[in-house]
Amino acid sequence: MRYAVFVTGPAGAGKSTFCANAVQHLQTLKRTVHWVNLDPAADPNSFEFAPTIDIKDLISLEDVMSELGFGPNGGLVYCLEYLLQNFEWLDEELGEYEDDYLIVDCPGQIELYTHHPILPKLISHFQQLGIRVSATYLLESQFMEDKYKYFSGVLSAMSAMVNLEIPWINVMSKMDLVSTRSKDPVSGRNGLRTRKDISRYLDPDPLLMGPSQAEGAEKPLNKRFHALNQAIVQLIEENPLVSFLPLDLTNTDSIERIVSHIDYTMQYGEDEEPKEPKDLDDGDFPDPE
Ligand SMILES: Nc1nc2c(ncn2[C@@H]2O[C@H](COP(=O)(O)OP(=O)(O)OP(=O)(O)O)[C@@H](O)[C@H]2O)c(=O)[nH]1
Repeated sequence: MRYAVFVTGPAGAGKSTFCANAVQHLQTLKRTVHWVNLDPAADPNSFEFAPTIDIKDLISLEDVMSELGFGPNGGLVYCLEYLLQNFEWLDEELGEYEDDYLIVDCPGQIELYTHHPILPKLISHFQQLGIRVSATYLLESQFMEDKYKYFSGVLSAMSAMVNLEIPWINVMSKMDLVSTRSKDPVSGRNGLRTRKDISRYLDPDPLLMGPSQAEGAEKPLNKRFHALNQAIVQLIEENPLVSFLPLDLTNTDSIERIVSHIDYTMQYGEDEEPKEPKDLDDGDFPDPE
């Protein structure tokens, strides 16, 4: 069985950094793991090590922009559509290994996850190749600094989950930066956030949408804005699809925890049966002295 984790999320969420850390962690677990770069705009100098499979070997955003005159967003869509038309390249790159774990680093354009058909088509191709898939959606902890930005992040995660319809986890990345933040936007308190403050963001508390102490609870909201907030609160309450696992790369237990959640969503290793002695080749045993 082969496995592929699509690492998704907005630009700068920490996807490539997470991929590099996940690859290193899986290597320490002695898994055969490959990093697949699907971002045709990725700067090779920013990679900690070279990806095994790189869309830039097929097509790069730079070439599309200079040769076809596309802008960055149109060019990115063109590159990914080109990939869809050249699955034979991808199939050859993916090879036919049996126990591989692919970490697929996706581009940061949010529209790819929320409504574009490109990623669902690509994922469906992986599934047709017999690869078990899941997705990880990263939102950076900076989103917790502004509650409206945070809820737009929650809604985009929800929309991506609905668009892709595959096993999924959400991750709040860059948690190492949280303790250095000076102010909680909800309580208005200065100083470090408490664990309770943070947990309201990891498991979205719809009440965060209400006016904060800092704003003054008595401050009247614009009526239409208030109605929209209420509708969003209701949507999140009635569809509690999104919760976030915290990722702090300064803590090795944190990446281990995320990887074990990904394993769980893909049921990693469930089909592998323990080898009976009769199944082992002679070569599996050391020669008797
Ligand atoms: N403090 C901190 N910085 C991080 C972490 N992860 C990534 N960064 C930084 O955030 C920036 C963006 O990280 P990337 O891994 O390139 O993010 P990305 O989501 O792949 O970015 P795009 O490919 O542009 O969408 C870089 O400067 C990283 O060094 C983290 O866990 N903690």
